[in-house]
Amino acid sequence: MPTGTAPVRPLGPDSVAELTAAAHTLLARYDGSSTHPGLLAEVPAAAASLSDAIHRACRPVDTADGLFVLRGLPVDDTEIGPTPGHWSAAGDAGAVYDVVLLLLSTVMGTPIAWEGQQEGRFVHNIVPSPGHEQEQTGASSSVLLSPHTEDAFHPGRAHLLVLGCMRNHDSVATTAASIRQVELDDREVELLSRPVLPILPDDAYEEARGYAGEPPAVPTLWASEEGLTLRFDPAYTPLDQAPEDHRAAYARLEGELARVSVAVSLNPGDVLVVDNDLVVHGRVPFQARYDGTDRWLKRSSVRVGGRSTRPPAEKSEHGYGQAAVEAYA
Ligand SMILES: O=C(O)CCC(=O)C(=O)O
Ligand SMILES: [Fe+2]
Repeated sequence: MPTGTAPVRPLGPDSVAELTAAAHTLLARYDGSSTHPGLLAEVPAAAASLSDAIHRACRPVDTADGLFVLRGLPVDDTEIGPTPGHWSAAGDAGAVYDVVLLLLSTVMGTPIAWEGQQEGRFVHNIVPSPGHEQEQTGASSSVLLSPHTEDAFHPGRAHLLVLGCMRNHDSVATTAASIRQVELDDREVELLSRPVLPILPDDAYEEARGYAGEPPAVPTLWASEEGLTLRFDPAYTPLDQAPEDHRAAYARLEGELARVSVAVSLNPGDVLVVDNDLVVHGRVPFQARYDGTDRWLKRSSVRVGGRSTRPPAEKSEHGYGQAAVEAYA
């Protein structure tokens, strides 16, 4: 896997000062709590008043990489405190970065949350947790988190995934592979554009996994007006139910995604923005420390209005009874 030369969009000192000042101002008004509904309600106005430089840095992905890194935010390793041992223990740890992520996400679109995930928070904490080492979720560590579309099972999934790095002493890489860099022949694209297999809810959605409705078959690829897009999560796709030629095309896609995959090792302060319709992401295996110095990411999911990157048929999917909550709705 090549080490990525992800496009970097620097945030200059003025932009950094503006973002952190806006975040501090909001937090000061709401007891330092980044999850306060009052704070959330003020984010859109604060985001709108950020400078053109920040708005420009948050423009849509504009390369075939399907991602970019915003770089320049300072993180004081002491000030942020120890890495929580579990997302539920994070509380307001690193709250300034929660708000900065909300501001950036709101410049790019609308943050979404899931009632059943991390208590409905709009900014998740991604930390390795004891007992979860081998899961296919952000809490795992010792296994490869295989390439996936975020929340692939759901028609309301994010258009953008935003990962802000707080701490990463072992330079553990996030992986990313763009559909715009794979080479498939027309026949393979045609096969994978047919709705043949469902994508089942992942381990992070306990309730959805018990949903009684028939799982809808969905296409893996979609030739949108803007180019090819994908919806891909092999770990939750019952491939054995597909005909042989379909399985072969799927395997080709998997191989191509592995071939073009890059490893992006985030440094503290880096904010990785991944287009969830173009890029599948994952994470390499690592040894968790469980001593307060573990890798720690903040994550937000963003919807972007007016995009035509998904098949219209998605609108009639049941989403396994789950609904994403839009901030500012
Ligand atoms: O840990 C990472 O780098 C990515 C984890 C992940 O898949 C996610 O946060 O959605
Ligand atoms: Fe993910």
